[in-house]
Amino acid sequence: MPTSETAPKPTAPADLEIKDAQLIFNHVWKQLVADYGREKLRFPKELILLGGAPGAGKGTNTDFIRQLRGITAEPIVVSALLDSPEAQKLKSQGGMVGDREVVGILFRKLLEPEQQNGAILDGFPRTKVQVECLKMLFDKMVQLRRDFLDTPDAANFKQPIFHIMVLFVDEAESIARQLKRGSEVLAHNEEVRRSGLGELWEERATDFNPALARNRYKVFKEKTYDALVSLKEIFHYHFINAQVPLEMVQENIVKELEYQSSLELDPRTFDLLRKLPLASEIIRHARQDLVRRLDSYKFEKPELMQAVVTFIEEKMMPIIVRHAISGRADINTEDKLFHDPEALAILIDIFSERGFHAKTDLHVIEIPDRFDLQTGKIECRKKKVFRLGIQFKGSEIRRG
Ligand SMILES: Nc1ncnc2c1ncn2[C@@H]1O[C@H](COP(=O)(O)OP(=O)(O)O)[C@@H](O)[C@H]1O
Repeated sequence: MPTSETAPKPTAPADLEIKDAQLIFNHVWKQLVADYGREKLRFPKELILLGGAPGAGKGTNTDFIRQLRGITAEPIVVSALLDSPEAQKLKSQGGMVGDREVVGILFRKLLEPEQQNGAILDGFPRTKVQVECLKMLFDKMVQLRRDFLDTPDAANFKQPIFHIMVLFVDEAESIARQLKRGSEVLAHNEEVRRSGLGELWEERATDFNPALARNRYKVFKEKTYDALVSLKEIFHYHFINAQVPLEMVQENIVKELEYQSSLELDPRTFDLLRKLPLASEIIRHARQDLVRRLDSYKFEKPELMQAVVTFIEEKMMPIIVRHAISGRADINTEDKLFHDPEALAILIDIFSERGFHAKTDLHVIEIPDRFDLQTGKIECRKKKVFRLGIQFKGSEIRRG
């Protein structure tokens, strides 16, 4: 019988938050099932969670992202959702709009028919509990998909795709942009009041006061940012440098969404694959790497490099020039220079730098050398033949 009388381990705050999240989620989910019925719990097939520092350009870029993804629904701005009559009523009754209310109101919004082909969420998740609820929603959606897979309702339960997109700017830029927005809003509203035309824009206190703007950034960095990053391993995660001019920010967004748009992979499958570099990434660095390698050969192995250059110049170039029309020359050599594998690496890099594609292949031929009369055994010597294949864009000959 165990005699240990150790006190129960205190529950870490993180565990408590997860437990809380489970309670909150289960409560909300039960209510949804009761109100809608399971077969009507049709959430958007794609969910883009747009996060970012205040002033990073979330508002500025949402329409662009919607267009890019063919999302027709208006973005769901969570802070505005909490101004809804439902939430207002709660507040006026003295209730707090806590995680449970936020999650409940949001999930109901996501079930509206216009959100079906995709939704953009601005300002969610903000807290750890909301993060956990989001993960649980994803799991429930996967479960629903499985349950309805062989039913006539299958088309309503697609593989869910969640994207986390974080637009990032540093503190100074965030404050500057918040204040810039403040003065734009002020100018706009003055004009509306003067002319009586147009609608007034929201004037946020933080957009007029540098200390408040700084504080908003701090809250973002300490709370929201961590919440978003914690989802990095689970959902498609896009970190966008938004500190650059708008066209470049949008280029970054296109690039980030491009790859996955053609592949509707489960994020977990995607996570497994994402470790492998994309061809486009390799290309981006290839030129710099090549230059670095060539320079290091020149300084660290000057003789070897010189020997390879001389070989190319004297033995290979005359043949390559003769094949300028086809753009293809195959050259065999037994030169001992290439017994050093580094010489082959240098050769490939030199050709790449000069705009050729070079490949090498070692062919070992056994040549009978001696015949032992007593044993009858044939002794062979190995002959190494290096096959060097050079390809380049040949000259095009026009006929007729
Ligand atoms: N890439 C950018 N370069 C310069 N200014 C920008 C850029 N993106 C947005 N802005 C400006 O920054 C201010 C805040 O942008 P906004 O989209 O409202 O930010 P958020 O919604 O992320 O708080 C606006 O005045 C906007 O015109």
